[in-house]
Amino acid sequence: MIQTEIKKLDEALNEAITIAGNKQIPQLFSITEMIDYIDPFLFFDQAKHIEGNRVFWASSAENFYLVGAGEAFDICSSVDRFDQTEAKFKAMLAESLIYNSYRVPGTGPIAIGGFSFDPEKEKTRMWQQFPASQFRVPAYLLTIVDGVTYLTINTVVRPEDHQKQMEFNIAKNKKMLLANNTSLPEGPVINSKIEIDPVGWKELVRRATNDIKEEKADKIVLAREMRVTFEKKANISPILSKLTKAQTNSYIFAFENSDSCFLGATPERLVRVEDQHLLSTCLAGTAPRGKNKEEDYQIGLDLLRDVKNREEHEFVVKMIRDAVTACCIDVDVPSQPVLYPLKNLQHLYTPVKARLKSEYTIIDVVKRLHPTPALGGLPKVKSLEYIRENEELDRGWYGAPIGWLDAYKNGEFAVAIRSALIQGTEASLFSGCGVVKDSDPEAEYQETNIKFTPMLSVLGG
Ligand SMILES: C=C(O[C@@H]1C=C(C(=O)O)C=C[C@H]1O)C(=O)O
Ligand SMILES: [Mg+2]
Repeated sequence: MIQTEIKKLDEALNEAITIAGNKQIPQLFSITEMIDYIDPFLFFDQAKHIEGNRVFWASSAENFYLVGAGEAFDICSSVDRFDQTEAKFKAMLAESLIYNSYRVPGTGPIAIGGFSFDPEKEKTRMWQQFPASQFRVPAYLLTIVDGVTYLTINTVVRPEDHQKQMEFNIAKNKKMLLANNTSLPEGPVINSKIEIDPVGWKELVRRATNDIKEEKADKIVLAREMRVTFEKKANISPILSKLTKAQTNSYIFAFENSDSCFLGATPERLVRVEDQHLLSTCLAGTAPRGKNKEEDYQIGLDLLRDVKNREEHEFVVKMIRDAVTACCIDVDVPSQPVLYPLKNLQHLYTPVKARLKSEYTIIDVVKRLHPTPALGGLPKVKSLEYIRENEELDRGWYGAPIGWLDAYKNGEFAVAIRSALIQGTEASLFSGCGVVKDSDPEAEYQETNIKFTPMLSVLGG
């Protein structure tokens, strides 16, 4: 049930407890209010004092933030994970009481979460806390959009709940989260850093190149890991703050599961849906930035003309075009890529626009797209198998969709690259690249090195 009139918390809670009592079924209660601006990084930092885990999502180009504290509802799935996520979210909404008169995308009972890259890959200890898919509806959700700040409170209401007790807890947590006389703690400092088997990885790139020449696949994306240690247990909030400032044109994300936090700053949108308007992104083909304007311009020009990078890119465009066409109308894909400049590197970029048919949702599109040839390869199944069998790394959530969806069929997913898994005084960083028939192992190795830099620099390395 979605209420559009503005109700006070006590009135709304009272109504929800009564309905839960009448139906004898717990209800997800969600109430959204407009509040004064609060710094999203301070909110995230204060959220460590609230029971449960934290989530963070920002689009640095659009000044859009979602920050979650604690969990009101958790949706985990292993088999059939895309359809299950959708079905469980829908079922949750069917037993929800939503008090949101704003209906702004990203407010109300949104689910934030992600998927693992390949649920069939053997899982290592590092990723133990991250299931094949996990979404959470934060208990407290800060949304900043178009300069307006909202706070949504989500909680499960049971027939036996005490209204006064709930109000008391909510007031206490709100006070903690919205305290604005605090400051961010220190960021981490790197002690040591090792690349995992760079020689073996280059050898694998060479092998993959040969296998592609023998037509076992057209493109295979291979990734590797760097491990770092810190002097002290790393604070997450200053890392997110630095990432957001440093990485323009990116999505900054964090998903915490007790002692582990997966975070990053990715330039790669997988799909956005707002009002059935769909945007997707083909991003593949990479070069460094120049030291000055002239050099930068020349490197960009060379990238646009480079046969190997254009091929890498074209595989992605073809696959995304086909996947989007299957569930959309008015599909618009430019015939030539343009440059997508980032702080440390630049990519070939082709934006995709379309209108999603009403019978499809954002999760249907994610299911069709993942993994695109930007992270898997082409053909899809063959390259996935190749990665599963040959890559040493357990990718976990790296390279997979991460994002959010709301009760109004809006949402956005990015591809979780330029990322790291932080676990106390240790972290693993991930970086990969598209291997095609003309790939040179040393050049691909250098490319993955530059892709580590955005993360490395904010980790104090
Ligand atoms: C795999 C990564 O990036 C992907 C690979 C790219 C490439 O090989 O040119 C470019 C952008 C991304 O689609 C990564 O950053 O880890
Ligand atoms: Mg590349």
